[in-house]
Amino acid sequence: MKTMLIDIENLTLKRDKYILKDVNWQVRAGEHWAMLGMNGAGKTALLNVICGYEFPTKGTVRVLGEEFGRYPWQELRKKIGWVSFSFTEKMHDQLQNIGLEVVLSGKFASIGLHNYPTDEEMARAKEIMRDLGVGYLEKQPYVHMSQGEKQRMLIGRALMADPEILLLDEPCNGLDFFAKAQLLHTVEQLAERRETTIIYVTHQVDEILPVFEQTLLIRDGEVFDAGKTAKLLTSEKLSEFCRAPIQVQHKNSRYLLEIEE
Ligand SMILES: Nc1ncnc2c1ncn2[C@@H]1O[C@H](COP(=O)(O)OP(=O)(O)OP(=O)(O)O)[C@@H](O)[C@H]1O
Repeated sequence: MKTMLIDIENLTLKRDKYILKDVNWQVRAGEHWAMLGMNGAGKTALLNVICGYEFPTKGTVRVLGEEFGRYPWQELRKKIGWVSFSFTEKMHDQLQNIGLEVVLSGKFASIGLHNYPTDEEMARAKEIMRDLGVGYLEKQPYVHMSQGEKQRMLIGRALMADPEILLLDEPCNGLDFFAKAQLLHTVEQLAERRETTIIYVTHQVDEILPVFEQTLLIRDGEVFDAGKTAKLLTSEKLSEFCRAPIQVQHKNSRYLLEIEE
């Protein structure tokens, strides 16, 4: 039996309305998940609960074996890398920093102890940058990087803390066709190394790479379905999910979606 990394039972989140309703979801070690849902489905709310920024109204949330409410979540958060790409432009404290400093800051943010990196930390940051295909940006100020480079820099920053779970929240936001292909390639390589469990949050079916063998379909704050991606990304299932006639094609290991006339 594989270790359960995320174990959510009957989770309800209610503010002035229901944001999440009776959500059940289990993520085991070694799995990579895609989380697919339209705008307002509850994806960010679910990530907020996992990271302990929202308190469940009902239900149980266990992450990395610890139960929410019985463990200091600020400690647990150090083992979760949440990369939210809508913030790439709001990294005010990083704007003048060069690439290497941006990646290194992931270590300091997580332990907050010292100001000077050790030789090992320096070597690790360089290795991460090389792995992400952005070694050439070590000395480039963040402010002068392209959007795609900034996104990879933020992934690097999260990896610096060696997270057990990496939440990639709409990583292809704002990227052109080529930058998106490059970033997806980077994500695929990262996922294939299986050093961290990746939860890839998206609106777009074509971003769900083969390495995301499991998918959570979330709609109106509820789990519509969860399980093997190949079983869920079908014309029949997605037509029901989107409440519209959808044709799904599977070409070159990628899913393409077309709305029927
Ligand atoms: N703290 C809150 N109080 C009230 N309503 C909230 C709160 N947080 C989220 N919501 C609402 O809950 C719904 C789900 O929001 P959420 O941000 O999780 O959606 P999402 O799936 O991430 O959407 P998107 O893809 O557009 O980012 C939305 O209608 C949102 O307005």
